[in-house]
Amino acid sequence: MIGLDFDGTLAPIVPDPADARVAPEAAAALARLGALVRAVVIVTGRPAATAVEYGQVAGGPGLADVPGLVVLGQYGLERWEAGQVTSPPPPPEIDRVRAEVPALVTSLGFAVTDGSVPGVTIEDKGRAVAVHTRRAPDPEGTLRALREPLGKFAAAAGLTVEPGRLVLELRPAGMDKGHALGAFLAERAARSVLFAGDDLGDLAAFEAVRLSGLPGVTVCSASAEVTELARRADVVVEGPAGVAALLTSLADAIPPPAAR
Ligand SMILES: O=P(O)(O)OC[C@H]1O[C@H](O[C@H]2O[C@H](CO)[C@@H](O)[C@H](O)[C@H]2O)[C@H](O)[C@@H](O)[C@@H]1O
Repeated sequence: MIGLDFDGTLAPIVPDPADARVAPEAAAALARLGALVRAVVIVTGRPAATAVEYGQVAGGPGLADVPGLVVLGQYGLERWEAGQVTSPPPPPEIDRVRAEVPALVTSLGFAVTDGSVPGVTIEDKGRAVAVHTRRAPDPEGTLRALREPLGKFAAAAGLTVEPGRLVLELRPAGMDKGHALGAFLAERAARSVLFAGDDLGDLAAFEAVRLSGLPGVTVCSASAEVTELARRADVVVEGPAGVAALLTSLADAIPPPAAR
């Protein structure tokens, strides 16, 4: 079974989250792998349908063309399969904090913008609110300054903060990529697993690979922004281009079912 993160693993990191797109080489390799392995699953912080939408490729196979693809979105709360999304009702806590987050960020001395001018940007994901600092004048410093107050604010609202690449996401607790991947491995009676990711949220999936007891490989899509993953991975490749090359090599190496 092959499991993959989306941003920073299948899609190169870009300043505006709405501009992220899957690397065409990765989508083409996955379209082949879907017919060669038991399952291909994407486990992402994105809404599941967004990952599929941003996985479209003009003139070539996109994620929706990967045979049997499952996308576990919002850290496992949502599931996209065969064009249908299933998900629990939206958490009421998010409705409450959505309106208050911009005012909190502003009260801490940081401008909230729509991205057209430098500042903190806010991504409303329906089931989570992501506070991005990539387009702030001091991305790292802003992230550091926001971490504690946003953490307290989230805790008071009954939410958790998921730290990522220049982002702090307020989201419901109780689900993570490890739970999501572990349950999927069991559901599909996986016999082996490879999981590739780039960010701190992917460490839980790495742990799920180890806890599964299956023959497994963890792959780090390396970046200068997150160095911890490389230390915890079995294999390190250079960002989404490296992941695409690895997936292509796998598709080349795995014999078709009829030849086994
Ligand atoms: O689990 P993932 O698939 O890695 O998604 C995690 C979050 O990724 C997105 O943010 C990151 O990518 C953006 C686009 O390259 C980048 O601008 C941002 O700085 C990164 O943090 C996405 O916007 C979030 O909703 C995802 O949860």
